Amino acid sequence: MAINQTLNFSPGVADYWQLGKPRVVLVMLVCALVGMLLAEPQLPDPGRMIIALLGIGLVSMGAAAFNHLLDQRFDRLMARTRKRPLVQSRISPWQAALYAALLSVTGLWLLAEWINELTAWLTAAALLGYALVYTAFLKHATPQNITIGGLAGAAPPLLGWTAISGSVDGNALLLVMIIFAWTPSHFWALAIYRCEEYRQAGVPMLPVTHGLAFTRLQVWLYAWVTLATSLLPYVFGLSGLVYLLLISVLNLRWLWLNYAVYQHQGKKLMRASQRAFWFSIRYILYCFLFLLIDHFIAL
Ligand code: HEM
Ligand SMILES: CC(C)=CCC/C(C)=C/CC/C(C)=C/COP(=O)(O)OP(=O)(O)O
Repeated sequence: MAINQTLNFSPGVADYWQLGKPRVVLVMLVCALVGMLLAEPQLPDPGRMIIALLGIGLVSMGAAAFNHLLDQRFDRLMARTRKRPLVQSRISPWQAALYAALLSVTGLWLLAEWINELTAWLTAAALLGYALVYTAFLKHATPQNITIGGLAGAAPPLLGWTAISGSVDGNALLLVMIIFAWTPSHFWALAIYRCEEYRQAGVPMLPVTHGLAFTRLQVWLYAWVTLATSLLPYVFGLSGLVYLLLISVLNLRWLWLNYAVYQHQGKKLMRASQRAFWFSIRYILYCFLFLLIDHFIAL
């Protein structure tokens, strides 16, 4: 009876939607959109932007679904991920695999056919980087998993840029570097307050392997690396004084919250790391919004 029940998969739309990590992908699409809008002085063709966003979004959601598929046995062991559709047997592994493949292939086809081959190849590399290199290897092999794996998550502004310009530009790489530098503070803040879950699941995240004190220091140091990287668009002339002013104010809050992570221990540390994690998402969104505001003011 129990076996029949677990085999009787009847996923709803919400389950498939959840497999694609829609909120993470939405923020990535904002970053990709900013990459598109900064690629040229004039406004890009809206149709082209919509197809490119659709392509990048579908592949990103496909990558996220592969991540759910490959990580089921770890997701089962953590409170944060225990309710996921595959863990709860609302979706079968075959349904998830088919869905992930369908999204990825459709997205890549859209990019190759309607945008350009370069963007399709780079998006395919990000897909492999996240779904295979990060999820299947790095995540379970080394506490530096996210510093290396973060490159895939940092790709969207470059993908947006190449979708419009057709070539890799140094300025696009600056935008990639911002997300790349931001990822460790973003993730390790979460890893601090989820440390025990990662330990139980046997995932070698930094606070598990090197302890809370070392991770707190890394969060704080990477906050400074993020700050320095966030100034590069101004230093290299991609953005002007408006961006510099806005990002400086944001950086003050960023430093303050990450310093709290560095400074506190015990219950206060748990609260500080939660606040820093949720602020990190606003940080990356505002940073890209400021780049856009500056770009349009300068025109
Ligand atoms: C390898 C790189 C990354 C890792 C390891 C990582 C890790 C995580 C984790 C574990 C969560 C789940 C938090 C929870 O369930 O409570 C999360 C949430 C989130 N991340 Fe990241 N992240 C990475 C890169 C990114 C990137 C590049 C972006 C966007 C540009 C991003 C945006 C978000 C957002 C928006 C959420 C909130 C999702 C929600 O509320 O459902 N992350 N991240
Ligand atoms: C084409 C392209 C741009 C691909 C990138 C796709 C993508 C959705 C990256 C997300 C990064 C992320 C949330 C990592 C956390 O994974 P985790 O497995 O450590 O977190 P979890 O435990 O919540 O699953």
